[in-house]
Amino acid sequence: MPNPLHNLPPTAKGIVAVLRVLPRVSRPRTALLAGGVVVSAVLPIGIAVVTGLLIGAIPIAARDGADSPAADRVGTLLIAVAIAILLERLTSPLLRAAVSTLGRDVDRYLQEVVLSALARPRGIAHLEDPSVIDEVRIVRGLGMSAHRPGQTVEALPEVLTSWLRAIGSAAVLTWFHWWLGLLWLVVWPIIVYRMQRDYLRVGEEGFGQSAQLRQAEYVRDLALDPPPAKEIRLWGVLDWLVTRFDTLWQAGIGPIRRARRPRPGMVLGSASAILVINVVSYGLLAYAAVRGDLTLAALAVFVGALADANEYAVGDEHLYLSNAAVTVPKVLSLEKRLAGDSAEPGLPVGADVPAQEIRYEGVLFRYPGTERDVLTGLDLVIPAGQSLAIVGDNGAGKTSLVKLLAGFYEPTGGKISVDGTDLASLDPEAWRRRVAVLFQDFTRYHLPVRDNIGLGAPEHAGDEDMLRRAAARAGIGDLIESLPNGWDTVLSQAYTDGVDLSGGQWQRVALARAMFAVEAGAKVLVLDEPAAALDVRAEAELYERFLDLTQGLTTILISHRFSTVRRADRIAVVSGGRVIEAGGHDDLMDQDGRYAHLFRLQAERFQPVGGTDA
Ligand SMILES: Nc1ncnc2c1ncn2[C@@H]1O[C@H](COP(=O)(O)OP(=O)(O)OP(=O)(O)O)[C@@H](O)[C@H]1O
Repeated sequence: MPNPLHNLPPTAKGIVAVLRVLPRVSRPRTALLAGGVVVSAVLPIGIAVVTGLLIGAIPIAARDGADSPAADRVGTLLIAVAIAILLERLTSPLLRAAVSTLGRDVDRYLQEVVLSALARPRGIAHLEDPSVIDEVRIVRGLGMSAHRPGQTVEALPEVLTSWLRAIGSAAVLTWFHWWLGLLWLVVWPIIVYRMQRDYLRVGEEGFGQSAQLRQAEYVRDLALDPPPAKEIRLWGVLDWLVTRFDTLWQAGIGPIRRARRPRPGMVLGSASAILVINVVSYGLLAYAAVRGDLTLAALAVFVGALADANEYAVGDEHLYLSNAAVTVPKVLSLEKRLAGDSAEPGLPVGADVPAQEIRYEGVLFRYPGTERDVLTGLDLVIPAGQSLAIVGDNGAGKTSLVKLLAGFYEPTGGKISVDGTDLASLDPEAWRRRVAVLFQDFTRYHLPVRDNIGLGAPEHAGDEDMLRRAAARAGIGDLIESLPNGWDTVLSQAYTDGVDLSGGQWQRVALARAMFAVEAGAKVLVLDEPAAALDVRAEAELYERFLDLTQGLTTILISHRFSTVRRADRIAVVSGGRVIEAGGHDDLMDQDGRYAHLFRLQAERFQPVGGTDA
C-alpha cells in the first residue's frame, strides 16, 4: 500500500518525522507536549468566546440590577474568564520548560542514532563515502544552536498552537459568514506552505553546500587545532589559511545567502492576500455592526477570532520547522541506509582461532570509489602460530591486505579464509577480538594512559594486572609510573596535569594497547612498522623481545627494516598488489631475487665495511 506520507510537503514530512521521534525519546514529555498544545490552543479561543459573552451580558445586568439573574451570569462569566486566564498563564511556562528539555533530548537522541548507525556496517568503507561524510556533518552540527532539530520541538507548541488557534478562529468566523471562515481556512495554509517552501529552499541550499563548507571548516580547524600548529607557524601559513578559509566560506555561504533573500513576488503575494482578507473581514464586521445585525457580544467574539487568525505564521518558530524538515529526515534516512549494510550475525569464532592458517587466494581489492586495483590477485598462506614478515615498496598494498584481514573492507575478488572458513562469513566482532593491530597511523587518544591501553579490550579495561602486563610487554611500565598522575595521567597537554609523549613513547603506548588485546585473547598480532618512531636502543630492545612478544601468536610484521624482518619465520615480498616471493630469509637470499637485492642494498648502507649482515 502506498505510504500517504510520501505525498506530504517536505516541511510536513519533517514535522511528522520529529513527531515520530518524540515518543522514542520520552513518552511522558510527549504526552505533556500534546496536552499542552491542545490546552494552549483551546484556552485563548475559550477566553475570546467567554469574554464576548461577558461583554454582551454586562448591559443586561446593568439594566436588570445587582440581584438579577443577569448579574449572576456576569459573575459566573467573570470567574470563568479569570480561571481560563490563570490556566493559560500556568500552562505556558510549564510547557516551555518541558519542551526545552525534550528538544535537547531529541538532539541527543538523533546524535546517538547516527553514532550507532555509523558503527553498524561490517567495514569502514561507508566512512570514506563523501555523501555519508556530508550527512555526518549535519550530525556534528546537531548540538549547535543554529541547526538544532531540538529547536523545532521547542517551537512546536507555539506553531501548533497558532495553527490550531487559526483553525478554531476560522471555525468561529463561519458563524458570521460560512464562506469567510472557509476563506481564512484556505488562505492561511497556502501562505504557511509557501513560506515553509522558501525556508526549506534555504535549508536545502545550505545542505547542498556541505562539501564546500566542510573544506572551509577543515582549513579553519588547521589554524585552531594544536597538532598542525607547529607546521602552520613554521611555514607561516596562517595568512594563507585565513584567505583560503574566507574564499571557501564565501563560496559556500554565497548561494545560501542568495536563497535567503526575500523574493518580492512571494512577499508581495502573501502581504496582499493578508491585507485583502483582513479588509474584507473587518469591513463586513463593521458593516454588520453598524446595521445592527450583530450584538455587542458577537462583535467582540468575531473581532477576537480575527485577531487570533492573524497570529499564525509569524515569528522565528516557523523558520525552525524547516530545520527539522531538512535535517531529521536526512539523519533518519542515513540510519536506514547504513542499516542496510549492517553486519549479518556471522559464524562464531572459537577462542583458539586461527588454529591452522589464514589463507589469501587470488585476492583482488579496489578501494570503494576508486578505479585501480590495489591487490591484484594476492596469494598468501600464514600458518597459525608463526610469524610472517611482509616487505615491499611504498604503496605495494601491505597495509591494505591487513585492512582486509581485520574486515574493514571486503575483497572485490578472491577469498580470505581462516582455518578453511571464509572470513566474510565469520561474526565480524568476534573475529576482531582475535586480531590485535598496531597500526602505522595509530590513534593518540587524549585520554588517561590506562584508557589508552585498556581500549585494546574495553571489556577488560578495569583489570589492573592485565594493564600492567601489557605495559611491561611494550616496555613502558616505568614510563607510566613516572607520569605525574601515574596510570591516570591524561596524554594531552590540553588538560591540567596532562602530558604529551614523544613519538616513540606514543608508539609504545599503541603497542601496549595491542598487547592488551593479546592478553584479552587476540591470537593474531599485526605490527605495521612498529619501530618507525623508536630510537635505535628501543628498536633493538623491541626486537630482542620480538620472539617473546609473538610467542604462540600468528604474527604479521610489516617493516622496511630488513634487520628485523629476518627474525620472522617466513617473509613475503609484495609488489604491485601481489606476493612475488615468499620463504625463509636464507631461502630468499639463495633465490637471489628481489628480497636478496633489497636486503643487500640496505645492508650496504648500514655496514661501512662491506658486511651483509644487517
Ligand atoms: N582509504 C584509501 N582509499 C583509497 N586508496 C587508498 C586508501 N588507502 C590506501 N590507498 C591506496 O592503496 C595503495 C596501497 O596502499 P597501502 O597503504 O596498502 O600500501 P603499503 O604497501 O602499506 O605502503 P607503505 O609502505 O607506504 O605503508 C596506495 O596506492 C594508496 O594510495
